[in-house]
Amino acid sequence: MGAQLEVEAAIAIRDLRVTRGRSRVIDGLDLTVPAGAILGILGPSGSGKTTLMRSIVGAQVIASGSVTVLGLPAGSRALRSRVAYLTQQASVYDDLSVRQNLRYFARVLGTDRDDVERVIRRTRLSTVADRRVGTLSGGQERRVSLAATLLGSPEILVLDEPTVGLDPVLRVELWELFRELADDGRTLLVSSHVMDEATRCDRLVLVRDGAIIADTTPAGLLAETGASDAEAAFLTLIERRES
Ligand SMILES: Nc1ncnc2c1ncn2[C@@H]1O[C@H](COP(=O)(O)OP(=O)(O)OP(=O)(O)O)[C@@H](O)[C@H]1O
Repeated sequence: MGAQLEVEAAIAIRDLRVTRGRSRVIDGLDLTVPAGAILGILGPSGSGKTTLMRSIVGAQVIASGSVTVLGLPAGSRALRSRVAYLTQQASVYDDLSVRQNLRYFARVLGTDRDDVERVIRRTRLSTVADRRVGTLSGGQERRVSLAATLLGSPEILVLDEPTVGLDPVLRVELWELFRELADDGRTLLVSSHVMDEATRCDRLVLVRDGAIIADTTPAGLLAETGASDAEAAFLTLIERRES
């Protein structure tokens, strides 16, 4: 099984080091992500989740190490249509409607109008599709950005805090969508600082101060720490490291 996962790895990171400003924010990180699964990247604010994701999509200058995505160096031109990235910042135009935004991004990606309608349905945006994005709620706007990342059916989705600011019902709906996408064979990396979202992932990495302090499964995390929920488990791991 281990060897098989290695062969099928969607992402392989070896001894990654990243400096931002004057600080070394990632210092020797290794990570292998199997294809067709949801990997949760959990950790407190400032722990390095965004930096790790930027390194995977090729948007981060790295000091040393290697990041290989679908067998190619991160950021390779050939990966552009195969890897999608949802940043924490809004990435859509306020003065265009939902549909106009998505048609624009579809043209850039070379995909068609059917694809636009498909992602509108998948992100439950049909009822607001002709409204200007500037008139939508924060949660609706977040879903428009997410819809844009689904265009063209990328194999890897790197989603930085996709559920932040969403109400509980929408969060559940989005996690159901992530599960459908993983069942289709896509690989999803989802960062969050909401620990209870950990239970929805197939695998988890817990990041603190730019290092992975656990690389496990939701069940494994609870078993290893004896904690009753992911938040308590995370605190237990931190206490163990610091004692
Ligand atoms: N542009 C930058 N210049 C200098 N330091 C930065 C920059 N961006 C981030 N950092 C630092 O790098 C470290 C990791 O930040 P990063 O944004 O990766 O964390 P994060 O876990 O994604 O946090 P959050 O959940 O708040 O987004 C932090 O110490 C942060 O202060």
